[in-house]
Amino acid sequence: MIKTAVFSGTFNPIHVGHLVLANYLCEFTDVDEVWLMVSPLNPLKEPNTALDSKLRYEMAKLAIDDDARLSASDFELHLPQPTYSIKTLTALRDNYPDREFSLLIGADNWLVFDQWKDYQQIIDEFPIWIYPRAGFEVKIPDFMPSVKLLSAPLVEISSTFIRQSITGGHDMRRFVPEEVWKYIKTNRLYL
Ligand SMILES: Nc1ncnc2c1ncn2[C@@H]1O[C@H](COP(=O)(O)OP(=O)(O)OP(=O)(O)O)[C@@H](O)[C@H]1O
Ligand SMILES: O=C(O)c1ccc[n+]([C@@H]2O[C@H](COP(=O)([O-])O)[C@@H](O)[C@H]2O)c1
Repeated sequence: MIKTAVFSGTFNPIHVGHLVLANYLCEFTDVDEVWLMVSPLNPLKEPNTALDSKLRYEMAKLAIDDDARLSASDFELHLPQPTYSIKTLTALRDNYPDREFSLLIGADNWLVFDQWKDYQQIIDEFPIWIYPRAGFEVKIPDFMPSVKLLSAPLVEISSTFIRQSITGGHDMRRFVPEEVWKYIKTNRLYL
């Protein structure tokens, strides 16, 4: 079985922090591959606040480049909306019987995890990796052995900071992969 971690996100835009998380997971756990799963919309966020999902997916593909450990996936973009992670994970499991799926989330998402649809089922059926994030203290009950907090370097970059900085006229080229920066400039995104 190929151990595959699903890293879903809005990725608006994908940034070097996301890639650091995915890199860490592949190198310091038994995970073989990370799939960056572009979500049409986070069910807990306001609708229509993010850039068109096709553009976000294009940037995710550019970000992966030739890294064989990582893939950008548009699987969720073809599911009925709203896309809940439990539906995505179970559909992936049905579609890829040669893979064992887990879920990678940032600590901010673990703090609201009990608001996710069927979160108990996710915990019961899919291992969860939590990447630490400054300002979000993670507590995992003893009775959840399949939920693991990664002992990894903190990365304090967010898409919000990048979007706001671009809007404010700043050159943010080192916060995103080079090809993503070119795409943002060419398409005049976040201005
Ligand atoms: N710097 C980071 N450290 C840890 N986890 C992160 C970091 N950036 C993003 N994540 C996690 O990556 C996933 C996708 O995040 P998302 O696309 O929302 O990025 P973001 O930078 O948090 O964006 P935004 O600022 O728009 O909310 C989420 O699970 C989020 O918790
Ligand atoms: O399934 C849910 O109920 C659910 C609730 C909140 C967030 N999620 C997913 O978590 C991922 C991370 O969200 P975000 O906005 O932090 O990038 C994204 O793929 C969302 O669809 C999923």
